[in-house]
Formats: sequence, C-alpha cells, structure tokens
Amino acid sequence: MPDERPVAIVAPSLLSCDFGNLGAEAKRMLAAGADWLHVDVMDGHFVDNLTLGPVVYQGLRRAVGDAVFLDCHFMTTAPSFWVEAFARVNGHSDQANMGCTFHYEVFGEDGLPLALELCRRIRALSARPAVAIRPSTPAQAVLPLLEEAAVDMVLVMTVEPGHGGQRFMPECLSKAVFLRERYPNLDIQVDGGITPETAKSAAQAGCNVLVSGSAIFGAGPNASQVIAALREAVERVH
Ligand SMILES: O=C(CO)[C@@H](O)[C@H](O)COP(=O)(O)O
Repeated sequence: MPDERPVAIVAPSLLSCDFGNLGAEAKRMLAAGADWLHVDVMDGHFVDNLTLGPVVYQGLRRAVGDAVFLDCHFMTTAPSFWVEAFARVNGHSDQANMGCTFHYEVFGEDGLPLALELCRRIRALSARPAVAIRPSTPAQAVLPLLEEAAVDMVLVMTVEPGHGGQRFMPECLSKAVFLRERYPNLDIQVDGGITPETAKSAAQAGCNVLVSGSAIFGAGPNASQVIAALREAVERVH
C-alpha cells in the first residue's frame, strides 16, 4: 500500500444511539476512541426516515464542544438549504469541524454546476465537502467533482440509505477500489453494515473512513473494543 494512503478514521453513527441521551452517548463514543461522530440527517423525502434538524444538532455541538468533528451526512433532497441551516446555528462563522456530505443523486449528471456551487459554499463556511453515492450509483459519477477537487471525501454507501442495522452489500466495494486506484490520497468513507469483519474487506478495497452504527452501539460497554478493531482493520492494510 502506498505511504500516502490517508489515515484510519472511525466514526460511530449516532443513528444507533439512545437519542434520549444524545449528548451523553456522543461523549461516550469519544471516550471510547471515536475520531469523528457521524450525524445522519434524514428529511423524510430523500429517504423514508426522519432524524434530526439544526436545533438538535446545536444541542449536540454544545454537548461535545467545538473541537469535535461532526460528520454530517445529509440524506435530504435540499442539501444546500440544510447545510446553511446547520451552519447558521453555530454562528455561520468557522465550521472547521463540520463535515457536509451530500448525495450525488440529488443533483445527477445535469446538476453538476449546482453540486459544484454547493461544494464552494461548504468550503466558504470552512466546512469539509464530501459526496455520497447510493448502492446503485456508479463511482464514475463522482469523477467530475474529484477532477475539480470539489470534495475531500467520497462516501460509498454499502446499504440503501435510511436505516441502521441493514445487511452489508459487498458488491459496492468495487467502487472503492475504482476510486482508490485513481485517488491514493482521497478519504474514502464506507457506511452500512460495517462490523470488525466487514471492515476488513472494506479496508482492503481502499476505504479508510469507517462509519458504524449498530456494531458499535450494540456492543454496549465494549464499544471501545469494536472501535479499536475497526481502526486496526484499516491500519493492517495501510
Ligand atoms: O447512513 C446510514 C443509514 O442510512 C448509516 O450511518 C447507518 O446508521 C449505519 O448503521 P449500521 O449499518 O452500521 O447499523
């Protein structure tokens, strides 16, 4: 593996946490060794589930402090609107510790100028732009965004977005292989059915940012062991 491969990052998905104790759950994940916290923003339109909006996000930010990277995955039909709304609750200034991942499918091929505009806006907020692809979307679709260096990360979904606890789709990993061959420095994130076992094949395919919900939260007091095992899966192929 080339030395320039990006570092391992483990991001527990708060979708699987006890939302009645969101702040405490977030802090528990950080104490257990999480690098980022993955925040699934679902609008009930792009996916058939509804999670949290800017008000709850603001509470989460207050609970964990400004230094923690909140990796927001916008599963929404209007990502530009929600990115602005989330940034605004933090004073619309420096969002250096906010990741903004939008779905390619919202814009499609014809919407490339709008996707590029959103990426520029995310960078103007000092946040980190990323693009996600559903299982049916080919990796080639995001090449125009990568050629423009518009995004810092591609999220390869290994389940249909919308719900935690689904079966991992190994066939999606060929997209990570395709992207890693062309972009050795790119952060490639994988999300959906990630366990210490599936993380091995994800890491071998080139993924270095692992999102995991039910495997980590389902481990209860042993969450730190699962987080360590996920990190090790990536580091072993580094
Ligand atoms: O974005 C999503 C689901 O749409 C994910 O972040 C899930 O929350 C991952 O959960 P597990 O598959 O790991 O249980």
